[in-house]
Amino acid sequence: MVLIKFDLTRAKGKRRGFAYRVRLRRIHFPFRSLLLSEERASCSTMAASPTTPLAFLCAPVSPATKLVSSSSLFLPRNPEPKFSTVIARPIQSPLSTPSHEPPRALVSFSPVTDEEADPESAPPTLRRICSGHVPEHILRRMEEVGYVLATDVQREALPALFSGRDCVLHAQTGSGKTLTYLLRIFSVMNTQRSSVQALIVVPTRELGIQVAKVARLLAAKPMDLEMKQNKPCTVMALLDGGTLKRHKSWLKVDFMFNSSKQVSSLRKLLMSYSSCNSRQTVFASASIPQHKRFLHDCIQQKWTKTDVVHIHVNPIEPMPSCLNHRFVTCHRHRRHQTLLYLLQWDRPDSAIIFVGEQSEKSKKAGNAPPTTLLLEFLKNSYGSCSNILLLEEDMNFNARAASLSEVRQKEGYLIVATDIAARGIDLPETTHIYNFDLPRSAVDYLHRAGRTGRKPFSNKNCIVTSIIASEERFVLKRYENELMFDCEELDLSL
Ligand SMILES: Nc1ncnc2c1ncn2[C@@H]1O[C@H](COP(=O)(O)OP(=O)(O)OP(=O)(O)O)[C@@H](O)[C@H]1O
Repeated sequence: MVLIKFDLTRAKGKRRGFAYRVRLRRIHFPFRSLLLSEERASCSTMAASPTTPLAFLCAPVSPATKLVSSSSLFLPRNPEPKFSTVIARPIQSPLSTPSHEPPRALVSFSPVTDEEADPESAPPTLRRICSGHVPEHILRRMEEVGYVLATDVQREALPALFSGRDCVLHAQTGSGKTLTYLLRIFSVMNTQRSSVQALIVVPTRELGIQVAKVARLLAAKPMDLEMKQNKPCTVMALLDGGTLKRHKSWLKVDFMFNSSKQVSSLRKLLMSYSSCNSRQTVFASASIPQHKRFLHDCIQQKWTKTDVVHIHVNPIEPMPSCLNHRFVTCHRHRRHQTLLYLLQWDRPDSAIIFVGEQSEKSKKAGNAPPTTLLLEFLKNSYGSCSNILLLEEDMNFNARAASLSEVRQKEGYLIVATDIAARGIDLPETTHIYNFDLPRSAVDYLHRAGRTGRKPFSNKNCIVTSIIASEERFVLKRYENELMFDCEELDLSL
């Protein structure tokens, strides 16, 4: 790995609040992907193919000083890089509206080799952790997709998983658990055998499709590799019970104990098709409330072997630290107006609004579902977002899948959803969560909130707002205590 340090300095002028878009052109080496590790600046990168220019953004931290930012660029697997052109162009900051073209910036590079770079301070790459376990073509594909540095959970869990031990993987939402278990699966996959070798069980069909998509991305042939000797593995999505019964061996489970119906079918799955001694079992979740009891159950019930390892990443902070939590108190009849006011105030690029499920009594009375009512209200009164979508249990699966794929293709979106969207759905662009109805438990709060703040190496703040009635304050306080976060009151004085 070569570390390139660069300083971005202002050419002239003392304008405040410009972010700089830096372009490196004609990079003469076969890199797979690049990641900018930030020091004092807020930066983001795009993965690039060997021929396209790489662009990344770098925001000035202290506009008054001459040195606006200093960052490091990690280039995994590369020979000597040569940059022929470096351009730094300011882009307009949301904080300022300049009347004329803002000043350019100067960029200077000083490459640092492996020996010079401090190996202790360099974040570990996934390649370093996975070398010797995961096949080369998967590693190349992983880097091509943009997975270069390991997140905390990947750094802590992968060595244990590669050792073959069963594992209870307990880490924040959006921390990268999916890639962790997929890399383990690819490390043992024998593509010469035509049988099911790994099984991933997830709580919703949407999540199943999403995980299958990531697995297929990794299993695809890398751009420049002839995979003559490596037959690509097949990723099947959404197996039914009948298909499962035909396959005797399986390896991996990720699920949440959501309802008693799910628990009983999962118990059957864990006990009926293979014994825990003939497989590796991994439970992955952001929420295992009584984890000691769960570990005890795993061993007692023979879901796992007795030496199962519990990897609990960041136990004192169950939710990502980039989340800001706030609440607004209002009368139940004013909730629609309050939400509209918040949306107009926040102007979120992409947000999810969680609505509680319709009660049986309301269904029997023939009332329209609260999600539909809210959707209609927003379509009529919130003009800023043309892309407002619905995601709820009562929609048929194809309509839900269509809604999600539409969201993934659009730049900005507003989703009105029930808790079906709260588990595992990965829409990294989501910046705001609104709890139009308070979730039923602290665990539900955690999973709803976890639909935002899903960019592992970004410090961008994301906001979770709960609209509550005054009598619900004590419920929210209970969630705050259980999940160890502080919720700030917003006084809208409507
Ligand atoms: N090493 C990595 N580098 C960059 N991005 C990553 C890395 N690992 C995961 N991601 C990205 O982080 C996001 C969250 O990852 P993932 O869906 O695996 O989280 P999770 O821990 O399974 O979350 P949840 O508990 O909510 O299901 C995804 O968009 C994924 O592409």
